[in-house]
Amino acid sequence: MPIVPVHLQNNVLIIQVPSTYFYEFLEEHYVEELKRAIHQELGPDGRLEYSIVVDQGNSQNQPRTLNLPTTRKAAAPVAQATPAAALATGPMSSSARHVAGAAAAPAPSATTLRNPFEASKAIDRNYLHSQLNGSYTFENYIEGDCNRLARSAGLAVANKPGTTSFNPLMVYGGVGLGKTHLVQAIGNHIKASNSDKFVLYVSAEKFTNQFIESLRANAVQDFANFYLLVDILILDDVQFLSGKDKTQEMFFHIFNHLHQAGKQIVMTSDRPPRDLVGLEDRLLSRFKWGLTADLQSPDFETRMAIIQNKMQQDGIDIPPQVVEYLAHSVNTNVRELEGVLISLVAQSSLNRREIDLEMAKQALRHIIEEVEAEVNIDFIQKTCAEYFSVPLDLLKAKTRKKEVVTARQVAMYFAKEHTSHSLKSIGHHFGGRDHSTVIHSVQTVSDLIDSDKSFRGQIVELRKKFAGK
Ligand SMILES: Nc1ncnc2c1ncn2[C@@H]1O[C@H](COP(=O)(O)OP(=O)(O)OP(=O)(O)O)[C@@H](O)[C@H]1O
Repeated sequence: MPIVPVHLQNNVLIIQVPSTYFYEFLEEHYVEELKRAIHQELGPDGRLEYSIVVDQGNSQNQPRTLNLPTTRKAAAPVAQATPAAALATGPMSSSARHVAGAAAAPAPSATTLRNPFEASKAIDRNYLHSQLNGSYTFENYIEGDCNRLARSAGLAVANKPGTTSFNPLMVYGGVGLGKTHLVQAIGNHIKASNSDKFVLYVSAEKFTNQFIESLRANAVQDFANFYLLVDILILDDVQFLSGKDKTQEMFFHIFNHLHQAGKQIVMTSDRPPRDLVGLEDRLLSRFKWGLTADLQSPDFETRMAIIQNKMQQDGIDIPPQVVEYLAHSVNTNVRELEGVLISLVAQSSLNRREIDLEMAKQALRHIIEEVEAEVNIDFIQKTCAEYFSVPLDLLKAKTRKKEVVTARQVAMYFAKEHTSHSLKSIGHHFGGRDHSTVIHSVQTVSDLIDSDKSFRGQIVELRKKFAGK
C-alpha cells in the first residue's frame, strides 16, 4: 500500500498510510516539509490529516480508517463522528488522537496485517527515509591499521549486501573511533548503487523507544511490519539493548526474518559481543554468525591523515608542523581530534590571527592540557610498555612472554587505579580480555608489591609518572 495523498477536501490534504507506525514516521521526519508544501499550495488555512487504513482481519474484511491531524495534541472531537470513531477504543487508537471523518477518504483495499512478520509488499519504500547522513562515506573514512579489517569488510558488504558471509557485520570499538561513520558509509554506498533497496539506519536507543511506543499504542504488529520491509538494517549501539528483554525479543524475530530472507544486517557496539552483558545468548550467538571487526585508536600516521582529510574537506589551511603537533598531542579518539581542529580554526578566525605553531600551542593550551592531563588507558599502556621495554601492541596481543605479561598486568593494575573504566572495559582495551583476567592481574600485582621489594620500587617509579599528570 503506497503512501499517497488520497483526498483533498476543502483545505485538508489527507494522506493515507497503512499503520500508525507510518503515521509517526512521517510526523517525525517529514511533517515540516509537508506543512510547508501545504501552506504554499493551500494557504495558511491548509491542513494535513492522515488516514490510517488497516485491515484488522474482521469478518467483512473491511478496512478501518482512522484519521489523524498533524498535531499530536488532542483535538476537539468532531460533532458527527463516523463509525470509524469506534476505533477510539480499538487497538489502533490512542486517547490523545482525534478520530474523525472516516468517510473523508475512500477506503482502498487494505493490506492484511494478521501475521506480525508478514511484511506488506505493497508499501512504496521510496517514500521512506534511510536516516543516513550523506557526509559519512568510504571516501572520507581514512584507512589505517586501526580499522583495516572493519573497513574492508564494510566495503565488501556495501558492494554485495546480504550475499557475503559477513552477515551480520558487527563493528565494535571505543568512543569516537568511527563506528557510526563506517556503518553509515556502508548504508550510503548501498543506497547510491541500489536505489531499489530500502536501507534503514537506526540507533538501538531509537529502536527501543519506538518499540515501547508501539507497545503503548497497541501497535506492535505495525512496528514489526515496518522493520520487515527493510533490506539493509543498520543498528547502532546495540549495547543499548542490554537488559531490555522485550525489545531484544522483538529484535531477535526481526533479525531472524531479515537474515533468512537474505537481507543485510549491520550493527555497532562499544564492546565485543562476548562482553555484552544483559543480552540474551540466542541473540549473541546470532551476532557471531557473520563477522565481528573491531576499531582501535588510530596511530600517529592515521591521525595525520584524518586531520589532512578534514582540512581538505572543510577548506582549512594549516601548516604541516601544526598538523603534526595536533596529531601528536591528541591521541585519544577521532572525535576529540576533530574537536581540537575546529577549536583552533574558530580561535584563529575570532582573533584574526594566522595559524602557526606558536598560535596553536597558545590557543589549544587548555584543551590539550586537558586531554594530556587525563591519565587514560592509552597513556598508561604507553608508559608501561616503555618502562618495561616491550612493544606497545603486545600488551593487546596473546603473547605470554614473561616481560610482556608483567607490563600488561601492571598496566591493567594502573588502569584500575587511575581510570573509571569497569573491569570489562579495561579487559576490552587489552585485546578483548575478560574481566576475570583483569581481576587476576590486579591481584598478582598487589601480591608482588607486598612480596617483592624491587618490583615495589618499579611500581613506585611508575606511579610518579601518573601522579605528575
Ligand atoms: N577513520 C576515520 N576517518 C575519518 N574520519 C573519522 C574516522 N574515524 C572517525 N572519524 C570521524 O570521527 C568522528 C566520530 O566518529 P563516529 O561518530 O563515527 O564515532 P563512534 O565510534 O560512532 O562514536 P560513539 O562511540 O560516540 O558512538 C566523526 O566525525 C567521524 O567522521
